[in-house]
Amino acid sequence: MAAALQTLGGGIGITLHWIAFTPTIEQQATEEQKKKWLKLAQDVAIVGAYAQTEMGHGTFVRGLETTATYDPSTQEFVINSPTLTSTKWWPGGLGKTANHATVMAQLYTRGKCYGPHNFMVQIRSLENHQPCPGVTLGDIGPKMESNGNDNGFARFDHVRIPRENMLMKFARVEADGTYVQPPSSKLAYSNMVYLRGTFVMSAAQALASATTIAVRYSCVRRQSEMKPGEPEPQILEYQTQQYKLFPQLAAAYAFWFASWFMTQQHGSITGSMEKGDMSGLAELHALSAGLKSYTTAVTARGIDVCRMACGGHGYSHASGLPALFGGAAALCTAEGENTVMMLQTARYLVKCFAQSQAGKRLTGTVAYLSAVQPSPVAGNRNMSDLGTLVAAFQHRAARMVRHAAMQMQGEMQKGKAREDAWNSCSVLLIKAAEAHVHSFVVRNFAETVQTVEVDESVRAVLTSLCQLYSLYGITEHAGDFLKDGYLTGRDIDAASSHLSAMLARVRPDAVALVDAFDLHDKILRSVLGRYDGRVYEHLYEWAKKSPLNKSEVHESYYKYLQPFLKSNRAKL
Ligand SMILES: CCCCCCCC(=O)SCCNC(=O)CCNC(=O)[C@H](O)C(C)(C)COP(=O)(O)OP(=O)(O)OC[C@H]1O[C@@H](n2cnc3c(N)ncnc32)[C@H](O)[C@@H]1OP(=O)(O)O
Ligand SMILES: Cc1cc2nc3c(=O)[nH]c(=O)nc-3n(C[C@H](O)[C@H](O)[C@H](O)COP(=O)(O)OP(=O)(O)OC[C@H]3O[C@@H](n4cnc5c(N)ncnc54)[C@H](O)[C@@H]3O)c2cc1C
Repeated sequence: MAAALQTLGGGIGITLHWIAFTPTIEQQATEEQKKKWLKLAQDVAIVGAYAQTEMGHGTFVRGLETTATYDPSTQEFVINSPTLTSTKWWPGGLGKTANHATVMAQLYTRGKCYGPHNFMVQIRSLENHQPCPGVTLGDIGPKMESNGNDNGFARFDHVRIPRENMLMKFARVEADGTYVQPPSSKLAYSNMVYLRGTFVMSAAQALASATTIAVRYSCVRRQSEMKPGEPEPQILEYQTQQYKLFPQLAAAYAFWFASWFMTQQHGSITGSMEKGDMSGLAELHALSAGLKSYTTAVTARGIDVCRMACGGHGYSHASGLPALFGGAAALCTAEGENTVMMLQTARYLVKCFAQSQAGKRLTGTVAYLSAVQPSPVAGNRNMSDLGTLVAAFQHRAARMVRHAAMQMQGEMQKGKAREDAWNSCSVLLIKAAEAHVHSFVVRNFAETVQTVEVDESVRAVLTSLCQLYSLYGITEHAGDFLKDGYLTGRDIDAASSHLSAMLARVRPDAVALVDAFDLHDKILRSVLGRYDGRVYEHLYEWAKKSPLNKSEVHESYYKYLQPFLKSNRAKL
């Protein structure tokens, strides 16, 4: 994956070929079609883009405007961009690299629209890489980050493709134009569910990189006086520095373990779906959407905390942290914008809550919703016990889901349409969904550290990290836990003091915990996070290579500064 994520050099990128285009063939093509395209894609004999988003629509897939109209007389689909806003816009590699694309388009046959489906379209000649007839291509221009990737645009002017180019594993169009329904209309979205699931690991790796850089640098950097007359301490000795970095380090481990669960879930549920059992699809969608949204948002914020914790050098590209932040920020938007994804999880939670109200026993990641008692039983809780911490997060989530759902029911009882009631409660719904995902991450972290096969001394460190992650979450969101008296002010104070103790306990293992990510300097691409810790020498070498240092007096002096200085001096 890391190799695949490397671009082939400035201006072109085949990241999306690997993480979106090829998996789409794997998941949406028939066996026949796989024989035709899968090996070509796996051997990079063709290079593809996943062309779904348009200038006017990214989130609302059902609103996409590109059309694929079936012509039974020639047994072809006609791919067309009817409006400016239907221009495909953003797909990675679409601008200059890809010669094929899976194009998501509204399928029309016999005058009826059957919604968005995927079509294989060749967009450039395999001989000279020129755009195919009827296809207009280009790059969308510089972006916040990842400018090595040619995110592009594409327009189709009645481009004809054979009927067999519709990816027909789930839905089909027969030669005479008959549309054959898929087992679920959402199966056309299955590759997005898969990719969202992989974003959880992308987030974990990005946060692992940032914490590796910041923790190592915090052991190299010495600054200020902790005690008069004593040598300047490593900045990692400051509790504030530990409070900035160790919760991010704990989150990196938490998300790493959550991605293990996500991968296992995706495998088992898609395995059942292959046998026709669709029952797990809704839970898989809700979990992947919520985890993608939660982990990428926490990661982007966490990387910026790491950047700030490295002071001025953190702001330099030498640190590698601005690029990491830019990449993580993209993950918050791509593959399902975070707000919209968390609302999808909220939609599933409201549905499950209603089922549990009707007496259904819930299972899977929402089982706790029916188990948690509405009336809290306050009392002295052992805030260093993982079971207590997990229960607190589940109670918080169950209370917030119940509150949001009841609020919505109340709005509808006042006569509001369901959609209006939904919109007027959507902030509550988002917070409830975030609490649900947070409780899943905590529970999964706790279960993993208790069951993973490691040396007991390692388990002890991981347990401290899990306690630190949970206690940080409780103190950061104290109001949610206090609201119904489930936790008391004393519990929160106990949580804060345990958290301070955990910071001190994790400190001796901090470098070992980041080294355990085993991120090579070539992957980290950071002078501050170098394994050998020789930051200052390499910072100087890095700076000397700046293009501005190619000449002692830059040409801009002669062009702009010298005449400007001269004219100002002449006025004295
Ligand atoms: C930085 C590197 C970047 C690399 C990669 C980037 C690649 C990309 O960005 S590719 C493009 C990604 N684009 C997206 O992810 C688009 C996001 N939007 C969507 O997925 C959909 O439009 C979505 C889910 C928001 C709404 O879908 P829509 O069809 O309108 O469904 P909606 O009306 O909300 O819900 C209807 C039902 O479908 C279900 N559903 C929706 N999506 C799915 C799904 N994927 N799987 C299963 N069920 C689903 C809902 O849960 C709901 O079920 P129920 O009725 O039981 O409650
Ligand atoms: C780096 C990068 C790479 C990408 N690569 C690809 C690719 O390879 N292929 C591809 O097809 N696409 C790609 N995309 C596009 C990406 O998938 C879309 O940008 C993303 O799905 C968001 O859609 P949008 O841009 O239309 O945002 P919008 O949905 O327009 O979001 C704008 C705002 O509207 C809000 N909003 C929208 N709908 C709702 C709602 N129902 N309820 C509440 N709020 C709402 C959002 O929360 C957000 O705040 C890429 C994007 C980026 C940044």
